[in-house]
Amino acid sequence: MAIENSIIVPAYHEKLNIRPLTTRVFAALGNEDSKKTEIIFVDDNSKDGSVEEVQTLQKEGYNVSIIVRTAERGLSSAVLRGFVESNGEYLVCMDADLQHPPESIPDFLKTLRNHPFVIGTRYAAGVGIDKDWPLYRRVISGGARLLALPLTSVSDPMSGYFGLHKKYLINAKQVDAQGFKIALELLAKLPLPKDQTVGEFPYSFGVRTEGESKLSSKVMIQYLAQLKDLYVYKFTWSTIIGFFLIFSILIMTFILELLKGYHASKN
Ligand SMILES: Nc1nc2c(ncn2[C@@H]2O[C@H](COP(=O)(O)OP(=O)(O)O[C@H]3O[C@H](CO)[C@@H](O)[C@H](O)[C@@H]3O)[C@@H](O)[C@H]2O)c(=O)[nH]1
Ligand SMILES: [Mg+2]
Repeated sequence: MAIENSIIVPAYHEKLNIRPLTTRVFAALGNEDSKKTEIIFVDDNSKDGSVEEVQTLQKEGYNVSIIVRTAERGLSSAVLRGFVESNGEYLVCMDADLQHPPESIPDFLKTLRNHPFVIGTRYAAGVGIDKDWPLYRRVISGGARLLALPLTSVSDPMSGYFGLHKKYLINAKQVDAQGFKIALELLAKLPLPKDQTVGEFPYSFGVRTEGESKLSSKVMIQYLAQLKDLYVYKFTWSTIIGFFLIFSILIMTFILELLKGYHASKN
C-alpha cells in the first residue's frame, strides 16, 4: 500500500523515547492506517543507541526509519531534511519526547486532509500545558508568542507540532533553517492557498519524562534573528519601526503600572 502520511521526528539524544513514540503512534492508527504511514526520525549523530533502537523496531515490522546527519545540526534543518526524504503527501512534524501526544495522530491526520497547513495549538478550550511545565518556560514561550503576533494569526506559532501538504513545500528554498521555529518560518513564507484556512488542532502539551530539553540561550538568540528576518521579509522598514514604537510604549506602560502598584503598596 502506498505511503500517504509521513511523520517526521527531529531527535537528538532521544533513544529512550523512540520506542514508546513509535509503538504508541502505530497503535493509535490501527492496522489499515498504519500501512499508509511512515515515521522518520532525523537524528544528529547522537550515538546513543537510537539507530539500533530503530533497527529493532524495523525487525518487529514497524515502518520506521532514521536519518543520521553528521555534517549538520539543528531542529529546523532536521525537520526540513525529513520532509525532503518523506514518501507521503501529508507531512507531520512532532517531537520525539512525547510532549506531543502520540494518540492524537489519527485526528491530526484527519484535520490535515481539510487544510493545507495545520498547527497544533495549546491555546484552545479544553486543552493546555501540563502544570509541571516550568514557569520560566511559560514566560519565554509567552514572550516569543507575543513577538510573533505581527507575523501570523495562528494561536500557537511556537508549536513544534504541525503538518502540511508536501506540494506546498515547492518554494522551500527561501526557508531559513536556523533555530527551533520552523512552523512559524513556513507559515510566513510558504505559498499557501489564500482561499483555504490554516487549521488549528488543539492538544495538551505534556512534560518530558526521558532526556533533556535542547532549548538553550543560543536557540533564543536564533529566534530573535529569525524574527528580524521575517519582519523584514513581510513588512517595510517604516512598519517595523511603527511596531517597535508601539511595543516600547506598551512595555513602558506596563513598567509604569508596576511601579505605581509598588508605590501604592508602600504608602
Ligand atoms: N535532529 C535534531 N533534533 C533536535 C535538535 N534540537 C532539538 N531536537 C529535537 O526536537 C524536539 C524538540 O526539542 P526539545 O528540546 O524537546 O524542545 P522543547 O524545549 O521541549 O521545545 C518544544 O516546545 C516548544 C514550544 O514551547 C516548541 O516550539 C519546540 O519546537 C519544541 O516542540 C525533540 O525531539 C528534540 O530531540 C537538534 O539539534 N537536532
Ligand atoms: Mg520537548
